[in-house]
Order: sequence, then C-alpha cells, then structure tokens
Amino acid sequence: MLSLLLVAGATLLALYSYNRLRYLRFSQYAHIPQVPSHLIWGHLKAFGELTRRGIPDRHPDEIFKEMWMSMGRPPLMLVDLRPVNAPMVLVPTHDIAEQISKPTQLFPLSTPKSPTWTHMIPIIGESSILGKEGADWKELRRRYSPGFANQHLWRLLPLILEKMGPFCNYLDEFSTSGEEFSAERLISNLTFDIIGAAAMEVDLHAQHMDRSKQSEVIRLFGDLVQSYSDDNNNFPWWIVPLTALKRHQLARRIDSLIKRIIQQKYAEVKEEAEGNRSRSILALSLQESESLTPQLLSETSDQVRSFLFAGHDTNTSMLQWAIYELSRTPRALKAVHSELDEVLGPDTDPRVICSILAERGHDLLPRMTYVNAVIKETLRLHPPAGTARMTTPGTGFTVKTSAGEEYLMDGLIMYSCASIIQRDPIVFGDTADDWVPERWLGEAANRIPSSAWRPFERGPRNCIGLELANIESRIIIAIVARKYEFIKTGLGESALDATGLPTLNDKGQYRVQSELYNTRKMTSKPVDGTTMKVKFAVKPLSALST
Ligand code: HEM
Repeated sequence: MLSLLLVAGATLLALYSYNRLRYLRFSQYAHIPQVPSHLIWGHLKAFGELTRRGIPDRHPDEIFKEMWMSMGRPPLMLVDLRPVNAPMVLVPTHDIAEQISKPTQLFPLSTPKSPTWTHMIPIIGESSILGKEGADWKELRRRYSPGFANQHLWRLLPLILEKMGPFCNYLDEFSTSGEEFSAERLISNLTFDIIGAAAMEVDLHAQHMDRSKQSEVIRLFGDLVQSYSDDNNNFPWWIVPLTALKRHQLARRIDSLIKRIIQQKYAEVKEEAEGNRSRSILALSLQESESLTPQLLSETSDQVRSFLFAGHDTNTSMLQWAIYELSRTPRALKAVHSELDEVLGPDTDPRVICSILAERGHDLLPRMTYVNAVIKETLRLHPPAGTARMTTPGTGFTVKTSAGEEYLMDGLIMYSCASIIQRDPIVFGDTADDWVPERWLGEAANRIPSSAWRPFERGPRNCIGLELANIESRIIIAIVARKYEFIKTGLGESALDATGLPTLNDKGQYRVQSELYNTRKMTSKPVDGTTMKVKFAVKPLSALST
C-alpha cells in the first residue's frame, strides 16, 4: 500500500514538474519582462486571493474584477496560474479586446484560440469548430454558415415553436400548484430540445421531467456536463484522473449515438435528392458531400456536439437572467407587454402566439425592439461566455493601451473578460452596473461604441449561432412575458414592506433581500439555478394605468 502511494506521489510530482516546466518554457515569460511587476499577481498570491474571495462558489470573473479594481483598474492585469494553467492576462477594456479579436496582418483570421478550450474536448470533440485554426476552421465555418444564416433560420421557425408546448405546460402546472422550480432546468431542457431540432431535426425529448423518458443523448450529455460542475475548477486530468476517465467514457457513448443519427440523416438527404425537404443545419451541411467518409462522420459528430452544447448552455443562462431582471423591473415588464400587445395582438395564449409567429414570425420578431433591448442589456450585464486567445513565444504579438503603452503578449492566455468590459463606466456611465434596457433604444444606443458590447465576441471567430440565439430568445420572451408572472425565491428574492408588497429602489427595480450572482459551470450561470415560483398574470400590465 505504502509503495503504491509512493509511486502515485512520485508520478504526480513528475507530472507537476513537467507541467510547471512546460509553462516556464515560455521563455519570455520566465521573468515576465513584457508586463511590469505592478500589474502581476504572482501565483501563490493569485491562488490565495482566488480561494479567499470565494472560488468555486463565485464566478472567477467577479473575483478577477475585485483583484483588478484593487490594483487601480490598470489596462491589463497578469494573473499567474501556474502550474494549473498558463499565466493569464485579463483584458478589461474593449479597445484591447478588439485588437485581439479583429483580423491583423499577423493573423488574418484573428488571434489563435488559447489551448484552454481543450478541457471541453470530451463534450465538443477534438475537431470542434470552437478550437480549430486557419484553413481548417475557415472550411468548417464555410460549411456551416448557411445553416445559421437568417433566411435558413426562418425555415426552422416551426421546429422551434413546436417545442414551446411542453415548456408552457410545465409553467401552467407550476402556476397551478405554486411549487418552487429551477428555471435553469426548465429552460435548459427547452433550449436543448430546440437546438436538437434545429441542428439535426430530431426530437431529443429533453423536456420530460422523468429522466428515463429523455433520449439517451440527453441523459449522457447531462451526466457529462454535470461532471464539470462537480469539478468546478477544471483541473488537468492528472489531478482528477477518475473524473477524466468518466468523461472519456461518456463522450465515447455520446459520439456513437450522434454518429448513428448523422448516418441516418445522410441517407435521408441523399434519398430526397432534388426536392430536399430536410431543414436542419446538419442536413444542409451534408448536401454537398459525395460520401460520408469515416473522417467526415467523425468531424461532423464533433460539430453537432459543439452545436448541442454551445447552442443550449449560453442561451439558458441569458434567459434565466432576462426573466429574473424583468420580474423585478415593473417599468421594463410594462414596456414589454405594450410592445407585445402592439406587435402580436391582445391574445396571450401561447398556442395563438405560436400560430401567429409560425405564419409571420420573420416580419414580427424584428419589430420587437424593446424585447431586443432587454436581451442586449441582459447579455451586457450577465455575459455567459468570453474568449481566450494565445500566441506562441517568438510570434511578436503586441497590444497597445489607450495611453500608448505596448505589451508583448506571447505565451500568455489573453482573456477578454466581457463581464468587466461591458460594465465599463467610461462607456456606460453611472448606470454601468444597472440593468437599463432603454440604453439600447433610439439615439442613446448610437453613442455606445459597437466594440463595447461583445457577448457573442467579435471578428471572424464570433458566435456562429448569434441569430439563432436572438430568434429563440425573442420567441420565448414573447410567449411567456404576458401570460405568467415570475417571482424569484431564495437569492435575489424581493424585500417586502410591512404590507407584504415589494418596494422599488431608486433604479426602478424591486429591492432584494440578497443579490443573485453567477457561478461557473463551464459558462456563467446564476448560482442557485434561478429558483422561482410562477403564477398566471392576473391582468396584463399594459392594461393597467400608470
Ligand atoms: C446567448 C447565446 C450565446 C452566447 C452569449 C454565445 C457566445 C459565444 C461566444 C462568446 C463565442 C466565442 C467563443 C470563443 O472565442 O472561444 C461563441 C462561439 C460560438 N458559438 Fe455561441 N453563443 C450563444 C449562442 C450560440 C448558439 C445558439 C449556437 C448554436 C449552435 C452557438 C454556437 C457557437 C459556435 C459553433 C461558436 C464557435 C464559432 C467559431 O469559432 O467559428 N452559440 N459563442
């Protein structure tokens, strides 16, 4: 037993040293000459700070922000995360984030991704579009872009609307029973069903509350993603070997199920030939392929798994926050109601709205400007994801601050931190930390530099699913906002006055007993799964006098 422990200890030590050396081999970094010492959190101090301030409960972004503010808000901050990760530079301003994401002479397809994405390989596969570079990435983007283009997405509208039925049934049940529920679970199941339909035109039965009735893909995917929540810090495999093994096994099973679906869809596409009726993003990408080679099958499975993950996870988080912010901001809820009355008519029955949208969605959804502002503002204040880039030592990649200082970034993870960038008081003024959808309406919106809003990131590597996310979010808000009244419970719950009613603060939002905040479960998400109660809205707010 003792010798076994010794061998295990020696192996871990060797791996630790190897990893440490691997990062130290970023020669320019060894003494960090490119970043002045007053901008650096040395690794012991950085780990101490992250632990002291609340990892794993709180999202690292919040902690990085506090560390960055305690340094006096410098244009860059270096956090040394060796040996668990390479040293990381936090990018807190939109002008530097833009230098990283835009095409340059050195990198015409924008600065390469940092290898940090590889911890997601079990979920999205090695050849995922999220991690590919150069010509390989360009080819994948060319192949899949038509499926995500607006004119194709309108064809998917009926598939999306079909999934709203079970979602509203659950809300009806919870409204009747008064039971508390997790908005994350409900919305995540819905968005999973939607992306399953849009990506592959299959029913994943994600919305069954009884797990045994969900498809196997959903159950395995759920277990796989859960393994990342249990191990919040995304440690390297050599620190969590058993978790890594479990992920590997789950990934293989999901891959083989997805491959089976692709083979079936490929056969269908080829049978339909001329009068093609398949609408999914997958079907569209397969049309041009002469044969489904093992390589194409494997690559396609990786892309489909990437779409399943990226297509449901981030949108779920956004919708949780949007529903919560609306529930505590009567002014905004009233504006949403008025707009929906005007655009969709007075009937709030989800079935009626679905049939109106199925017929005229492409005309009506773009007219929902206030709902769009709600989505934009929610993504500004609570961005679910960001981007991390890295150039190898010797590349000579530099960024310039607004004061004209130039820093060499080679060998460092450049983390574009949307949750800091999008709350910059220089851009968003005194209300930078407040949820104010009106800032995105009319003239006021034109004064915001476009690079200061980047929840989908910018440049060639921006989110391919941006339009799909927008359509989906508008539909969901349009269907639930007038029919139901959501009430947060637990964290973020309203503080009630002596008469039992919520009271407004000076920002026009209900005062709360405690703040709701994000944690990290792969991406940013409300820490409590957004526990809520719901009831049928008694009378549309828009019908009430002010
Ligand atoms: C509110 C919803 C969403 C947000 C905030 C979001 C955000 C992002 C961000 C920040 C990136 C850049 C990641 C990086 O640089 O590493 C990205 C890329 C990507 N997203 Fe989204 N996303 C959303 C919805 C979707 C949807 C619905 C899909 C549909 C499949 C999707 C698929 C992708 C893919 C495939 C990429 C990689 C694109 C490439 O590298 O060419 N996303 N997304």
